[in-house]
Amino acid sequence: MRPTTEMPEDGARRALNTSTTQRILIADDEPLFRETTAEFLREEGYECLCVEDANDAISVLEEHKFDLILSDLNMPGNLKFELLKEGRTKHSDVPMIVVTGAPSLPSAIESVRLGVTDYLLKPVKLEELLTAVQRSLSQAGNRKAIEQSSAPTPGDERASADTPAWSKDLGIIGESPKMLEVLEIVERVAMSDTNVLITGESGTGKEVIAKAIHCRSHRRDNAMQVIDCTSIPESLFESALFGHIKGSFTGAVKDQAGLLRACDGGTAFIDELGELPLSSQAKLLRVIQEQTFTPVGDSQSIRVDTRFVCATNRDLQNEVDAERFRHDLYYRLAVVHIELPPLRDRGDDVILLANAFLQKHQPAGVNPSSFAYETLECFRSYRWPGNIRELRNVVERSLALAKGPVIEASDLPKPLRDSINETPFETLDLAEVSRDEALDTADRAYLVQLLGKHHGVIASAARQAGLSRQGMNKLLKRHHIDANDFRR
Ligand SMILES: Nc1ncnc2c1ncn2[C@@H]1O[C@H](COP(=O)(O)OP(=O)(O)OP(=O)(O)O)[C@@H](O)[C@H]1O
Repeated sequence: MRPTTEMPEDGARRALNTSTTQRILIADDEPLFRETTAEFLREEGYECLCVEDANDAISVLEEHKFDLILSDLNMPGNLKFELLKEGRTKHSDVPMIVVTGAPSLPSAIESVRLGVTDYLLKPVKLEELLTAVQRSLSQAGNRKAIEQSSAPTPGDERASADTPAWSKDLGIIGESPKMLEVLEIVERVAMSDTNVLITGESGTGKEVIAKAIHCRSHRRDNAMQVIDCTSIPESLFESALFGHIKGSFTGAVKDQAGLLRACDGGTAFIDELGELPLSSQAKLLRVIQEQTFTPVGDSQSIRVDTRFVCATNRDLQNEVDAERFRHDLYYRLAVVHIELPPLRDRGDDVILLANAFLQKHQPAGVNPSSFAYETLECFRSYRWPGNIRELRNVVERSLALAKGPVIEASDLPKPLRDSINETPFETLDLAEVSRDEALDTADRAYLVQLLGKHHGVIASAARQAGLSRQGMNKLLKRHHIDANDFRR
């Protein structure tokens, strides 16, 4: 190991071996960053050892016990995240924070996969760094305490190796490989303070996953505040988020705290992020960068400690390319991106979900209902444009319509009954069908996606399609599409 200039004067090894204060390993090839960070953290009462590349850091870790690793990404010996991999495999109880001057989405995702508790960007404010250090150390302490108090005892009933027990506790249903992958990312990312972007079609469970991230995080005792971008008019965005003081504008009849203050210490769930107008995007970016904001009409700024989890069913990268969404905001919010698969790609999760909804909506005091085999086949073959929300509505409705305890395919809405014999649009051999049939299939696919985007609101879907409300209703009727299946 090459000696480093920043070791404590009496020799890092000796000092580190005998001290009882918390010890931080700083690995960074920028001398100025190493020196200023170490000096600052020492003043805060930590012991620091600095190294300038990943190989040195790995050797030092073999000989000394550390409480935290502060790691650069682009430094010698770290081309393939060697230091984070070493930390994850051999020192999994030591929290790791990345501080990088060359951030990128892939490196952020890989860092989170490798278990970092924070991913900070240079230049980092020293107070921000200190908060991250304190938080990581306290989480690691809590984790150790929990592990000690819940050490397995013989005969302990454990959750299955695949589905985490916590997801069942939160009412999340899904055992398909794609959902297990999502749950694993939730598990890894929850304890860090990284911002997360959740994408997926309407009704795939984006809010459910956002809640899971909140409930699995150290913020769970504080609020998760839902901020729905479609329900806040552009002109009121600032006041809704940051609050206002009485008299600051016409209609401000009393002081209002704003949504962000309600989730101080908690999570802000920004839903329908893709609908946020550009002017509001600039305001949101500022608060994310600075974690401070000023209520409308006030001169005092307020500091909040909030994690941002956002959701959209739009392709935000496309929106960025089309300059409708700020790339710097996208970059800040999509540090980790979770893509929820549509229900049709989750295999037999559809059956698990249908049975769960059946149980839930079953009226008390009657014989329990079940699904006929053909009904389950319809569930499997239907494309579920409204995803899990649509499935829930279908189960609830067919339960009410069923004449006996068995829900038959004839109790299902027509598109579901037809789905067994239907050729999905993308596999339709256009040369083999009539022009009318091809156009009809395309028309149906268009309407389904349009209603998904507009959450079943016929007026706005009609506006986008250039149709009157009546015209849209007629079309929906012809295709046996029920707009309610897309409502939230
Ligand atoms: N994995 C799941 N297990 C059980 N219920 C689920 C699951 N995912 C979603 N749901 C249920 O499906 C419905 C829709 O979920 P949610 O509102 O989270 O979807 P969304 O993707 O946020 O929808 P939108 O894009 O319209 O906002 C809710 O009733 C939710 O409880």
